[in-house]
Amino acid sequence: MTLMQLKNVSVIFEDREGILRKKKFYALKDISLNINEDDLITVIGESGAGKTTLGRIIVGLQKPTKGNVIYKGYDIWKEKRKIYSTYRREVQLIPQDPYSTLPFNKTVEEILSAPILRWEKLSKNELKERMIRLLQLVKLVPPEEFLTKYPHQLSGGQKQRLNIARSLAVNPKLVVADEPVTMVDASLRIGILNTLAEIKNKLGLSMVFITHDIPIARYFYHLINRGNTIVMFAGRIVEEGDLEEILSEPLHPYTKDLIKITPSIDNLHREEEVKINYSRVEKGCPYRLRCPFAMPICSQNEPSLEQYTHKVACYLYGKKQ
Ligand SMILES: Nc1ncnc2c1ncn2[C@@H]1O[C@H](COP(=O)(O)OP(=O)(O)OP(=O)(O)O)[C@@H](O)[C@H]1O
Repeated sequence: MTLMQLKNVSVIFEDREGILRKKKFYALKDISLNINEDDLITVIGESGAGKTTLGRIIVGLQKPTKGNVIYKGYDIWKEKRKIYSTYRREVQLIPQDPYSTLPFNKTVEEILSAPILRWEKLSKNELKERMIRLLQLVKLVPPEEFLTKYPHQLSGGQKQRLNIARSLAVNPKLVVADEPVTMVDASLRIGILNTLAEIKNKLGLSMVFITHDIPIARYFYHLINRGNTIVMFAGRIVEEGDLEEILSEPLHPYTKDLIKITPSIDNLHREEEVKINYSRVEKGCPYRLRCPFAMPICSQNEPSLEQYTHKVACYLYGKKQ
């Protein structure tokens, strides 16, 4: 069953140029996406591709400039009734940074009980049981020992596990994990990904998994054993399909480039990146500026996402307009 749909969502921001001039650009352009119950959707792309903005749109922290965000059939920015609060509860974010998102002056018990009590009336015992279950779920054990700790008494990996527990505290149906292991020590990443996958499978959650790292995307995909992937560039979806299919038969020149420089896309065109901000390209396909296959049409129009072997937005495939 479809849980959430994004329909032609665009987000336009402004850059300040000097004191008075502002210039608009698309942080997201014409994004359509279906998220079903129990789905895994992996979002891949380099820095500035719009991944975090997409995550913020899904959890309702960012209002689209254009387009619709539909949850359980209701447009959440038009519908102000009960469905809006249901949506805000059922769709949660696991933020990237475990260090700055946890309040330093609150104990684990206070951090976990706040979101639960915002939505539910529980007795003291019920609340404690719920928190213990949550800590067990994210493998902060023995849970009783963690309840009285402050964030500064936890390691980076434990902080991120607490972040995950906090997102799960209100029994969400859909979780957006925005680079959940990027800021965690490399040696702890696999453990956290394993826990996240175990939780997703156990609770039947839908998950949007955002990463700039193909090996991490691939590792997580194989833990879940299925899942759709979108490849983003300059606020656009340039390729969409099953992750293994995309990796074995990439279509878009950008995806091919990404795969070539795996294991890490951190250095992708970093020097060039300083000069070109692709989401600010106003006409045509933004990728044409570094695409070895660019044709005249690419600077005139922007290709739409079309079905080929899987979906791709590139004039190299299908009809040329
Ligand atoms: N509030 C904002 N105001 C203006 N521009 C913004 C805002 N938030 C993001 N941007 C810009 O929108 C574009 C997309 O940013 P976003 O953070 O979504 O990308 P990303 O793929 O998540 O990259 P990163 O991994 O570096 O966070 C970038 O050019 C960014 O500078």
